[in-house]
Amino acid sequence: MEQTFIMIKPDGVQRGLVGEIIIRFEKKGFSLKGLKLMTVDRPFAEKHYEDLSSKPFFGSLIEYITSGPVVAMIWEGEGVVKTGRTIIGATNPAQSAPGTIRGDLAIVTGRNIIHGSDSVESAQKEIALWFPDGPINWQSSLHPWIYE
Ligand SMILES: Nc1ncnc2c1ncn2[C@@H]1O[C@H](COP(=O)(O)OP(=O)(O)OP(=O)(O)O)[C@@H](O)[C@H]1O
Repeated sequence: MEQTFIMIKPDGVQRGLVGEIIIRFEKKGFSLKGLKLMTVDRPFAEKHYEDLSSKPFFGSLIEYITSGPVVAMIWEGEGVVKTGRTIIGATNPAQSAPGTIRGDLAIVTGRNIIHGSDSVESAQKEIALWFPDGPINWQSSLHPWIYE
């Protein structure tokens, strides 16, 4: 089934929002297939955000992501990449709808507390980068209560 890469950024960890964020994905019915608290160095952060290397905010983005521990996760479920982005909300929290993670919990783009893969292809790339050993293979006993 489809998987996505979700990362709680250093501000989300520092602000004690890890549980609040995880519960939104769990309650939706998505399944946790990988989870770790880690710090990343500059080369790793630059690799993760390599598509944004020409952006003027790239330097501050790398500073931000390497400024403290992050929570890296793999979530699985039908349509999880797109629905995950919907749950997260728009990049700029000022434009994120209420009810979304960024809409409820963040104020500015440079401290938007969470990352989610933007396509199935980037999810596969990001999961391979962050979880070289791959996901944990298990199935929730709730599966038949979530899917027909
Ligand atoms: N104009 C900006 N000023 C400062 N930081 C920015 C700006 N635009 C984007 N960022 C930072 O770079 C991250 C990646 O930008 P991108 O355009 O890929 O948005 P996104 O896909 O919503 O975010 P993410 O990849 O973190 O889920 C944003 O989440 C934000 O932390």
